[in-house]
This record gives sequence, C-alpha cells and structure tokens, in this order.
Amino acid sequence: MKPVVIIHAKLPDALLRKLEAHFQLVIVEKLSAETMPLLRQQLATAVGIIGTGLRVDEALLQQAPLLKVASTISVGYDQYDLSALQRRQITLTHTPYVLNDTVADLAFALMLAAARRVCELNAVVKQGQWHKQSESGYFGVDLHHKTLAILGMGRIGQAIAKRAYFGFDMKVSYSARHDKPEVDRTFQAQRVELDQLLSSADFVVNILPSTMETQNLIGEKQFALMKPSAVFINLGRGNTVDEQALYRALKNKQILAAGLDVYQSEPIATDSPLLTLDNIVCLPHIGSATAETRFAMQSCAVDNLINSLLYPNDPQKTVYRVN
Ligand SMILES: NC(=O)C1=CN([C@@H]2O[C@H](COP(=O)(O)OP(=O)(O)OC[C@H]3O[C@@H](n4cnc5c(N)ncnc54)[C@H](OP(=O)(O)O)[C@@H]3O)[C@@H](O)[C@H]2O)C=CC1
Ligand SMILES: O=CC(=O)O
Repeated sequence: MKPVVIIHAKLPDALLRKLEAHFQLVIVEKLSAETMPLLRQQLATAVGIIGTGLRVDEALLQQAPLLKVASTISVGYDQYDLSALQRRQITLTHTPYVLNDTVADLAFALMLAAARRVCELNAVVKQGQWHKQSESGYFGVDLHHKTLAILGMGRIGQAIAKRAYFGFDMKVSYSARHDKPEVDRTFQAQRVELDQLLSSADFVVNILPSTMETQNLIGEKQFALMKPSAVFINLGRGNTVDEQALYRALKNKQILAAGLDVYQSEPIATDSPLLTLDNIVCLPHIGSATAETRFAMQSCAVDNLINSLLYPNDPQKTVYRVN
C-alpha cells in the first residue's frame, strides 16, 4: 500500500500523476463544511498534506498522528501553527520566489489604478457619464518620480523596488528587520524607521507577512502620519492593517486613495464600509493569480512534498522549508 497524501486544492492532471506515482491520493478540491469531515477522517492515515487555505492548528494535528509533511501552495504560512508543527516534528514547506514578479506586477496595477482612478473612471465611461467639459475632474496623480515606501523588503519587496527604481524612476525607501546593503546599493534605497517612512512617502506598499509583530501595524496613528496626497496599497496580509482606521482616513481625505488585495476577513463582508468609497480599489486576493505563476507554485509545492517525504536527507533535492 502506498502512503496516503491529502490534497486540498485543485491540481492539474500532470501534477496529480506525479503524486500518484508515489502516494495514494485523497482529493478534497474545495474546503467547505461538507468536505471537512472527509478531510478530518483521512488525516488518521495521512503522511502528507498539500493545498491552501486550511487552518492547520493543534486541534487539526491531533487527528493526524502519522503526518510528516505539510506543503502549502503559497509563500505566506500564517494559517499554520508553527509551534504545534514543531512539537510533532512535522515539516512545513512553502513556495517562495516563483511568485515574486507576478505579485510585484500587481502592486503596480494597484498603485496605478488608485493613483489614476482607473476603476472609478471606467465606471464613469460605462455608465454614459463621460462629459468632455469635466476633464480636470478626472485628474489623478503621477506615479513616476515619486517616493515609494515599501513595508517589507523581502523577496517580493525587492521585485517591487526593482520596478519602481528602474521602471518608474521612483525614490525607494523601506522598512525591514535587518539592514540590506545590497538593496540600498542596487536601488539607491534607504531603510527608514516606520514613522519617518510613512510621513515622507507618496506611495506606501505593504507587503509584510502576518506575524505577532505586524498585527494592526498600520492604524489610526500611522494613517495620520501619511501625506494627504498619499496612496496606500496592502498586498501583504489583511490583519496588518486596521480597516476601520483605513476607512476613516479615506473618507476624511486624510490620504488620497488606497488599493487592497488582502483583508482582515476574506472574502470581505459585502456590507463593509470600505466598499462604499470611490477612492479605493479592491481586488479578491489575486496577487499571484496568473495561470503561469499558480502552476509554478503548485509544481513547487508538489516537489516540496515529494522531496521531503521520499528524500528527506538528499541535499540535491530542493525543498523550501519553513521550519
Ligand atoms: N496578496 C497576495 O496574493 C500575496 C501576498 N503575499 C504576502 O507577502 C508576504 C511577503 O512575502 P515575501 O516577500 O516572499 O516574504 P519575505 O520573507 O521574503 O519578506 C518579508 C519581509 O518583511 C520584513 N518583516 C517581517 N517582519 C517585519 C517587521 N515586524 N517589521 C518590519 N519588517 C518586517 C522582513 O524583514 P527582514 O528581511 O529584515 O527579515 C522581510 O524583508 C507573505 O508572507 C504574504 O503574507 C505573498 C504572496 C502573494
Ligand atoms: O497570499 C498568497 C501567498 O502566496 O502567500
């Protein structure tokens, strides 16, 4: 009998066949109240689990006595309780690098859409409200040659900095936990304390992970520090931003505009006051959502799972381990 692996995602046939060569597969394509009992039941025999969007905590792991590897199809891993995994010596793997460029591209889509009011004015045209005489009423603000603050100068932050510096002639500053001399040299960038960073930026892009330290990092006080002409983008995780404070900042024109890809709760509640504002662009967590990149992430996650289960001590087999 082959060892059991649970897949809680929709994987292409080629990747399913690759897994099937080694494992007996239990496929739960969509996580829901109906499918969770099956998943929980199968945890009793599973040695591996691969997918996205599942909260893997102590309670879930208690039902998985044989589990050795959890492979997430994402770079962020805030859905996983690292201490609970550590206690059971379960390896957690993720999919860094392959999505950097795709997510960085979306940062620019959001910045440009918010700054040039792309969605708002698209609606004006489609609703037959385009009036020649009100052209100045359609003015936005420039992105090129402005100051960009990147919160989180990691893999994706650096892909954003590259586009900003070389493509848009922007002045880049950033926050991170550690100094980054190579980044400073390459992009003529500067690591700056958060308050100063926010008060000097024309555009602020948040690409921070969700951690104890980053929860609600951007709230009332931080929005108050930003320029009235500032554009704020959140592509990191929703719980790093106080959404009520963001709503007030946008409503009271404390900042100019915002673009969001991530939210405190996903999907965002349909009655969220944020959705009533013209000066915000909202996307449904699609940072890495292109066909090519999602396939690359899935391939990476499948290789992570196979390599860590079958070749745990082979240095030639690449595994992107979190723990
Ligand atoms: N919207 C979407 O679809 C996507 C969202 N994401 C989000 O983006 C995040 C970042 O991904 P990635 O760039 O690959 O991750 P990295 O780990 O490469 O980068 C994270 C960066 O955040 C910095 N950082 C962490 N904690 C703090 C803190 N308390 N204060 C200041 N800086 C901090 C790190 O600093 P240092 O380098 O000094 O350690 C690092 O520069 C993911 O965790 C995920 O949440 C990712 C992909 C898609
Ligand atoms: O949010 C997406 C991720 O890969 O993390």
